[in-house]
Amino acid sequence: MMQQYLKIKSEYADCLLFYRMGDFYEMFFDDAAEASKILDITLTKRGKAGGDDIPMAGVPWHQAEGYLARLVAAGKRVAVCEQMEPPDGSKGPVRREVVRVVTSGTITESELLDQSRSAPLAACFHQGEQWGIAAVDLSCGHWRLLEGHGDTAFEEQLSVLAPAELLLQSGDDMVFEMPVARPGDWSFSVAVTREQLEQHFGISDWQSLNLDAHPLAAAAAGAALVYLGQTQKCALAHLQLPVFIEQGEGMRIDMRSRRNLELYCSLAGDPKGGMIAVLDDSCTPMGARLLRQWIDNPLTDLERLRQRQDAVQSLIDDNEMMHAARTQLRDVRDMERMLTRIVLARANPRDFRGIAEALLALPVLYNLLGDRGGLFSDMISALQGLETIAGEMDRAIIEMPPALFRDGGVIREGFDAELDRLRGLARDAGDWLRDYEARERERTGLTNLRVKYNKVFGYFIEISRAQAREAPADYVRKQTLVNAERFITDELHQFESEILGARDAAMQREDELIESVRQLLCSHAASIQQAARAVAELDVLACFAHLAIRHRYVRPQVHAGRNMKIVAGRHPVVERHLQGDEPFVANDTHMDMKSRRFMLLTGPNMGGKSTYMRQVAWIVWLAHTGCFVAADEARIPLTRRLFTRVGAGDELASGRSTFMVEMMETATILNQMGPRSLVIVDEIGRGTSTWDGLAIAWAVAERLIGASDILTLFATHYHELTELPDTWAEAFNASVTVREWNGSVIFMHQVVEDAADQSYGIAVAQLAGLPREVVKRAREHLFRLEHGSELVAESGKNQLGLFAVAEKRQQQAELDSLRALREKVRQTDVNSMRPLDALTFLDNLIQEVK
Ligand SMILES: Nc1ncnc2c1ncn2[C@@H]1O[C@H](COP(=O)(O)OP(=O)(O)OP(=O)(O)O)[C@@H](O)[C@H]1O
Repeated sequence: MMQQYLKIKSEYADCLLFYRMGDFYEMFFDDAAEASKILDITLTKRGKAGGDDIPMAGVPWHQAEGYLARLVAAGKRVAVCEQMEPPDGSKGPVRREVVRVVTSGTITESELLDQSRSAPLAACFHQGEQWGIAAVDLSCGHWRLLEGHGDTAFEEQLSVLAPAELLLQSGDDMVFEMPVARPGDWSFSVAVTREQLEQHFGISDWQSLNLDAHPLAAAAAGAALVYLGQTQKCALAHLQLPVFIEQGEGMRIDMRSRRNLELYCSLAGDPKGGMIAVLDDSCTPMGARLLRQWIDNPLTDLERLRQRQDAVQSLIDDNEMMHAARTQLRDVRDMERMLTRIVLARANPRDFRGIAEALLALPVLYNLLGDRGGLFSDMISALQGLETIAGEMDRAIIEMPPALFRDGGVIREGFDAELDRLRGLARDAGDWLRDYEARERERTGLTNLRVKYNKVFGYFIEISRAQAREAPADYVRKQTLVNAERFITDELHQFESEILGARDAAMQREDELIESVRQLLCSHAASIQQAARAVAELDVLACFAHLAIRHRYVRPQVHAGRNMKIVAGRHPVVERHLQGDEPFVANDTHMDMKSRRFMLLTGPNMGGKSTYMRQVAWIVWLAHTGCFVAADEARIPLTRRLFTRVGAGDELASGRSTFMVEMMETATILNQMGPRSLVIVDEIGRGTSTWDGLAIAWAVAERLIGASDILTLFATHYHELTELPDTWAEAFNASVTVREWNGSVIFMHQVVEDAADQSYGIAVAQLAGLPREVVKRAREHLFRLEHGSELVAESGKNQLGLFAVAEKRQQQAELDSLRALREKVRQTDVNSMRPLDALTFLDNLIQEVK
């Protein structure tokens, strides 16, 4: 057995080998040691090799899914090796084969997957600067083929696809966070793709796929197909045909901007603070995945956008129907992934029932949709035509199936007469035996005759010693005990073989029936996938409609012009998370790519600048997805690229400082911005000396103002920049307002078209709890710094002299205020005051001195 193990292990050296032995998957040697640590399972031993114990660790086969999930999450690959024949002690080890290699990019089990996200396998092929990607989501059967040029676009695409595993050529040494496999350079070839397509899809006319025009993506597809063959080792009947996605079809948003705008999680890494958490109110896993795809890939095709918006509007207009559809959708489980598991013969009984219920829900959905046109018409036809299969599935599978097939009882009573008969035999055995016993007692007149069973002899008739002599002639003696004799009859023997066989036969019959149901589903896989897609689309559109009604989002008008008008815009995430009675302050935005293309935003920290700029970015982004936007009115110019530079933290892991990250983001923007770009710059030049920072910010701002067809919102704490509109007509100042009250600042979060009068940084620091002495000292330094040039003139000396003069001026100012106080006291006659007035006077004096 060990020889067999070692031989198989040598063929899967880069995997942990799950070696099936009876009810367990066992691991040996280093695999066992490694897995026992990851899975926290006992490390035992079995036999010896070269005089040493062989380490062994195992997991029960029926719990393998959970263990596989943890191993894959730890970045491991696992080869699952099964027994291919029933054990038979006579001829050495049973035949075993690896039936599947589980890797992070090829998993299909629900426990191992995040149901709201697609986690594809992405094969990447590079040729010079050019690249092609073939991403296949095995759990759903979807493909995406892409091609492009340059590292930035490549990284951008990978960040959107978020693959779970990459396939690379041997020379490709880029560093990635996700696991990488190298299926062999030979597999990255158009010829291999052709051969594989023929093999998988039986396509001989693959020209129609137009892969010739996209040789790099086609080569990558070859590697993906070869790798799937190597790891899955079964027919992948659910795979759809590869579809090429033309570049430039949508709005481009680079990886950093997606992170900066907090798409999937807040900058601190909390998913609840991400935009998706606020937008995803979908009812089905397919809808959740499609919603992410739509948000990830905003459209620039105005017609497609209009169709989506029309569909959302029509659901809003028929509120009642929309709610009914959402209620129905909640009953539809992940039919896409369940179907995949069924096709790959990896499903459990609940997947079968899940599909049955999803299919049963479809007629309700298309009846609700009625004869709606637009996007709905394709949806309606995709939802139709599966009624017969739905009925058949419902008839076949019981309502609450067991978790595992081995427990039996998955097929409904009444579905198959033969199964019912076999089950009846097993179930009715007790009745029959009682009946037989009564019959035999009556026939023989032996009152203490009993029918019994034991494991060694099976069923037999037992008669006491005293009466044994009266046993009829057809009773065949089997065993003699002290007090009794045991007999068997032909009838009992026949019953026994039927009963013992019936359970096995019932299980076998059930397996056959399940296989025929599986075949039925396989033969309709494509239509079921189309229906699943329709369900997903309806779910996303209904989710958008629901959000619009519930949170007052409006339909944005995306147009080919250049001006932007947002009335009372809001930030969906900040708005949702504001506590208690603190309302979100809505703000307007009026810009124009020609004459008002650069907004310079100033104001105190905590004033709401970042929120405002992100809200504009989000309104523009969402306007291109079909989702309605958080505003009272929105007219948005068609936008092709969105860039952000937001005060990010250090990327220490990648060895980059704050300033380096800032400059890299800025460089990306300036080098890549093109017509119809929206640029958000939230602070620039902070990580270096003030003068360097100001100089860089100034130069970057000028470059952005100078670029036509680009809208920029630029927030800064450098007040010097508020002079920009004096020189550039296209630039204008805006600021977030604050009020001072009782020596403290109150943030109004209102954006007005004017420069901020001062920075309030020290006031905010005081609010944050900086010690009083430090705040006081900061005010003194501020005074000195703000009056630096006057002081220099006065001192006419060097920097040290400047400090001395500043000190002197500060002292002089304090002296003046003390004099004013003394004058006030002198002029006051306390005797003539009422006690209350005197107290108030004293209190005022104390405030002034403080
Ligand atoms: N329009 C608004 N209505 C209500 N509250 C708001 C609004 N805008 C911002 N806030 C609140 O103020 C907080 C600070 O906002 P924000 O981070 O946008 O300020 P900021 O001016 O960018 O500050 P800094 O310059 O320090 O980055 C937010 O977390 C939010 O709670």
